Amino acid sequence: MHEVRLDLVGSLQASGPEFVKAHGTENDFVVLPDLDVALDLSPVAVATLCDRRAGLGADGLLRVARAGALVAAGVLDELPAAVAADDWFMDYRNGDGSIAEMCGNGVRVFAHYLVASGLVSASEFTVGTRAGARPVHVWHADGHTADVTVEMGPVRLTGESKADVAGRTVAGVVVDVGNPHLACVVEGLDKPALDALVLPDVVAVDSDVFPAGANVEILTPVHEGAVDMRVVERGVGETRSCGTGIVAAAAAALRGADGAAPRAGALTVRVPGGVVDVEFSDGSATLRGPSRLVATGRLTAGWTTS
Ligand SMILES: N[C@@H](CCC[C@H](N)C(=O)O)C(=O)O
Repeated sequence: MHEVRLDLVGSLQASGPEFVKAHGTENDFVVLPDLDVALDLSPVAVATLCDRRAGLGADGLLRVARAGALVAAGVLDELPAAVAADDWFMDYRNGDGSIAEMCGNGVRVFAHYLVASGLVSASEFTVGTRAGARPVHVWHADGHTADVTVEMGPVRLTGESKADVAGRTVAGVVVDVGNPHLACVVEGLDKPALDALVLPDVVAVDSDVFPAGANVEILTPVHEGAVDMRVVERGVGETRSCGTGIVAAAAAALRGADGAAPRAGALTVRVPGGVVDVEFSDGSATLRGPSRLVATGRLTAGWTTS
């Protein structure tokens, strides 16, 4: 009995990497600092860690490393547009282990982690993503909360498409925010009706329009400068918030008569996990909202298996 206990203590001491559990408007993430890019983030390992029963549970995973180190380790083929080798890079993975180009809530949480951990001491800096560089402004950050604005870059509205959601066919706008979205403004939909929708884990989208799949947002029309939105994320299922989806939804809700993204304008987007503000200027968007660091800990040495 005594020896078994000693073995257990020994094996916990030789345990695996540090993690932080965090969320942005309840879109939750496991943050894994991996400055030497030593971790093998296989899809199975990521999916296991993000599983809400077999793992820590999260919508996605954010590996923290410098962009140059990820290129040297072969995780990235090359530096994405406007990303410097020295920039901190958000290596984002969806909860099913797939890789996505961008995550708007993730960038806020990532910036918060960098400041709270002391890796960055400035309030303005650039976060690298697979969709390119995303400048951030950290208005406030402590060990638990932060308020962060992310420059989300150009938002492109490239057409229209449809999907079957909750027993009806909904029409939406095809939006590129670095990752693909179908943003559906449903005429006559109010918050109680939105809340009552039974959304599936996966929404089938037109594969000719979205060869790599899409995130699907369902939202009310604009009322008093705000909309209510729910989202089914590619590679995750329904989440309580999605930053890129919020920007896509705002672009669809505010689009001009020419069908293009708004050149200027602002919108508050309410999601099940909170409230986020979007502003358009010159066809590019900013996203401002909260981040919360919830817990820190260590994975066990066998964390990559269920
Ligand atoms: N939750 C994210 C989006 C994450 C990526 C998405 N599921 C995809 O596959 O494109 C956000 O806050 O933007």
